[in-house]
Amino acid sequence: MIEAKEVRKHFGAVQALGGVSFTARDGHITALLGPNGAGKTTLLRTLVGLLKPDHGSIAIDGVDPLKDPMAVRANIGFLTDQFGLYERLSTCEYLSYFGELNGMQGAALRDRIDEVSQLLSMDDILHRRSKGFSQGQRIKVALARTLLHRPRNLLLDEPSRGLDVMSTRALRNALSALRREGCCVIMATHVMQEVTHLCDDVIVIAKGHTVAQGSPQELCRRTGIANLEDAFVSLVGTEEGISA
Ligand SMILES: Nc1ncnc2c1ncn2[C@@H]1O[C@H](COP(=O)(O)OP(=O)(O)OP(=O)(O)O)[C@@H](O)[C@H]1O
Repeated sequence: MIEAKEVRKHFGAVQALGGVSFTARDGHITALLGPNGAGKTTLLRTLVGLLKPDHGSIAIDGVDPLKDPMAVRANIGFLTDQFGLYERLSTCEYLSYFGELNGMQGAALRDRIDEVSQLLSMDDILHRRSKGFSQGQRIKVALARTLLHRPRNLLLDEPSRGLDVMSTRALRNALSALRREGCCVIMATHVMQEVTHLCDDVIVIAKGHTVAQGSPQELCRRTGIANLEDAFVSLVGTEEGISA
């Protein structure tokens, strides 16, 4: 479970987060929705302990990432907008390296690499160096690294960007499987179809503030608007919520 209370973060004079509070439950996929610049990436980076909040508290399975960063990192997978691939390593070498950093080794690590490779349909790039990989191939490798150590909590920043239809489906299936296993998944996205089909809960943020949290159906009911995209625009209060 991931909890945030009144989290605030400034970059100089820019207020990125002005007061974000929510609870993301285990066994649920929670969408993080907000217009460009709303604070989604800043929130994810703060939750994982890469940024220190100016105010407020965060608990990942009850642990404050600033007080015990190693414990939190062992139980979290973070897919960021920076994939951080090593161009000279093949996908398999790269995943082995990160697996070992997370305490995995030997046959168990090899089996797990095969498993995530199948899950994300990436057998064709498993033994290629990442130099020259397409955007979709790069995000698959980064996603595989994120899932490799079976984290109980997953924070994903726009995970389906650049993925083709088959890979998007594979990602959806992978996330559904993680939900069944009881993982807590938070996913920043602009794709409303993804939210409607995949997410149990939605956190809407605008200008660094939580403006609503609830299931897609609850948000539609609360706004009196049947379509989630229109309900989102109404909650955010502008047309800028729509990016596609
Ligand atoms: N390192 C930084 N230095 C200065 N300002 C920053 C920094 N990181 C984020 N910001 C600002 O904080 C605000 C929130 O940015 P953030 O990247 O969190 O938004 P976002 O919701 O992820 O946007 P998008 O949908 O465009 O990816 C923006 O105004 C952004 O310019």
